[in-house]
Amino acid sequence: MALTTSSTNQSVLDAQLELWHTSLAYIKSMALKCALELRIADAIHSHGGAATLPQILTKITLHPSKIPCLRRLLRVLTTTGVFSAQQHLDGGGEQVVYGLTLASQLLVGPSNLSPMTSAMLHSVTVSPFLGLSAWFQRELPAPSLFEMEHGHTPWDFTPQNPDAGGLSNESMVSDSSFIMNIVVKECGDIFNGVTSLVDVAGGLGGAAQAIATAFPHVACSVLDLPHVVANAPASTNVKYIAGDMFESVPPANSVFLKWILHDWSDDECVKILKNCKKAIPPRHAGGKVIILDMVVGAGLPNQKHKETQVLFDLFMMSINGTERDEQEWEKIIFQAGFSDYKITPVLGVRSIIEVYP
Ligand SMILES: C[S@@+](CC[C@H](N)C(=O)[O-])C[C@H]1O[C@@H](n2cnc3c(N)ncnc32)[C@H](O)[C@@H]1O
Repeated sequence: MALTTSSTNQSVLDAQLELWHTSLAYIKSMALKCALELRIADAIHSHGGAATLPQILTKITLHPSKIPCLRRLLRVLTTTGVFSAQQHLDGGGEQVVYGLTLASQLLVGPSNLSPMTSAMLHSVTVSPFLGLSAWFQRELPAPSLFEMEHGHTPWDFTPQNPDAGGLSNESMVSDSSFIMNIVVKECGDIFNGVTSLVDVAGGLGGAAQAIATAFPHVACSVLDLPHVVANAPASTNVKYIAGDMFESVPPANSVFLKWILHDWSDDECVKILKNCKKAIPPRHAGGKVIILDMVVGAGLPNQKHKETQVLFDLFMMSINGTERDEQEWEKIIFQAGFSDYKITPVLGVRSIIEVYP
């Protein structure tokens, strides 16, 4: 072992802990995945937000032989902050009462984040990462990590795998309902002067619907691929248009791009942005593109912020996407012919980027 002579036993044990902590990090995710599949948060929620193990057991399906193991799963989930645990004295002795933390409150109730969390933890999403080092050893242009594992790009894979496609679309709707509620409250003024808006690659229209509801004077439409638009909700205040953003973008006063450009390479982003620029009027006539995406390093990131942003970058690398820092954003924005931009980092690890022609 290449240890320096000054290493103390304690520091060496701390170093081993570091390796173990990182090596076992996937068990955290798998415990969360299991909790979602067993619907443990729903079970606690249905008991008013706090439940003992026997109460949880009345709501979830488990083989009786595995009941003792549930306590151990819950110990991981409480230690990692998904649920809380409090000791309570009752007639028969001490009982642990499990509660929802703010994080698990986001997994229950109407329009919750469990579809997005389930999609991130789905075997289709996770399995490509086992081939990461093999992917690094292949020459570019190589298939993405996702393509190496599944034989298709995500865009070709989902139409052929309706379950995965459905979950992916639903996950986006759940994320959009969540984040757009905050966008409207924290930075609703970005929609000042907007009269019509096209949500490019807007999926089933979660974001466009939120904008149309909060700002009824804005005529909202969604552009997405035909197989996605075919499943769009029938009666909404949003118009759905089937098309290809690499071909053209329907005209509007402004274009909205939520969680799109991080899916694509710089060259592809420049193509999409050029089509967006053609779709909108000049700046003096109110034209702008509103991007909701991550700006790596933006805001006042703490360690968890930083780690989440760089983990997201590797996550996106699996489909040949990328999370960009400000310089990288500036490069594609200016290459697409825009003259100015403004970053507002008020959405946790994500930001709003207003881009002007
Ligand atoms: C990550 S999802 C984002 C959906 C939505 N913007 C949201 O955040 O809820 C990416 C979307 O891009 C769409 N998409 C992929 N290629 C496209 C293309 N060439 N033209 C239009 N939409 C496309 C997909 O169908 C999918 O709905």
